Amino acid sequence: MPPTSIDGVEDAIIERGYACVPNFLPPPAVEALASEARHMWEDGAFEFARIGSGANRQRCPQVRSDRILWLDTDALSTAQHRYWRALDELRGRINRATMMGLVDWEGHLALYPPGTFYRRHIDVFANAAERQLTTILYLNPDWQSGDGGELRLYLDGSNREPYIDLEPRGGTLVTFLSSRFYHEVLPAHTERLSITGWFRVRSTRHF
Ligand SMILES: O=C(O)CCC(=O)C(=O)O
Ligand SMILES: [Fe+2]
Repeated sequence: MPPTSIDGVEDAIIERGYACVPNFLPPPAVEALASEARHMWEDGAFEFARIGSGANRQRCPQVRSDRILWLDTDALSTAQHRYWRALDELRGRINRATMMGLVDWEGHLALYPPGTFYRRHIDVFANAAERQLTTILYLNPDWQSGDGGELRLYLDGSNREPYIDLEPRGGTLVTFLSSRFYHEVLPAHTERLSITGWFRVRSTRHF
């Protein structure tokens, strides 16, 4: 897949539903996010990721074995805030081009220790569709082929071929329509860091 420049993101979303933008943030900004995240990891701030929503949330290590730390968007660090500002600009750009009505963003740090993965899934919960657009920023400046942890994106709305494998290289942003694409994180062979999040619309929850 050809990488998209930041100026081409809206068109890529409209035309194919996803975009992969290398160098969304410059290396020093990525380094700052990564080193902060590692400190928080060492402080034990991450938790085992769970799946499902509400009362159904549970740990399910055969499905996903990463560790996460939710970001409090009212108390971001300087480095996190810089990323948040870049996302907010992206949100405005996408709203103007698509009328998606994205109002806010929620997200978490994710750390995949060696051997961990996230099996094939779709990001939108059955009873709530606030999550419209998934965003993932990778924080692995030294990622090389053989390190594993590629994001496999299934392209035709099913969970079979065709798919593309996207490399989790530091500074790359991947974004896609949350309800359209099955995807999975292939087993990481070295520690893999990222910030996963979702642009949301106003609540559409139904009971
Ligand atoms: O880190 C990635 O590449 C994808 C993570 C993901 O699919 C998720 O957290 O829902
Ligand atoms: Fe996902």
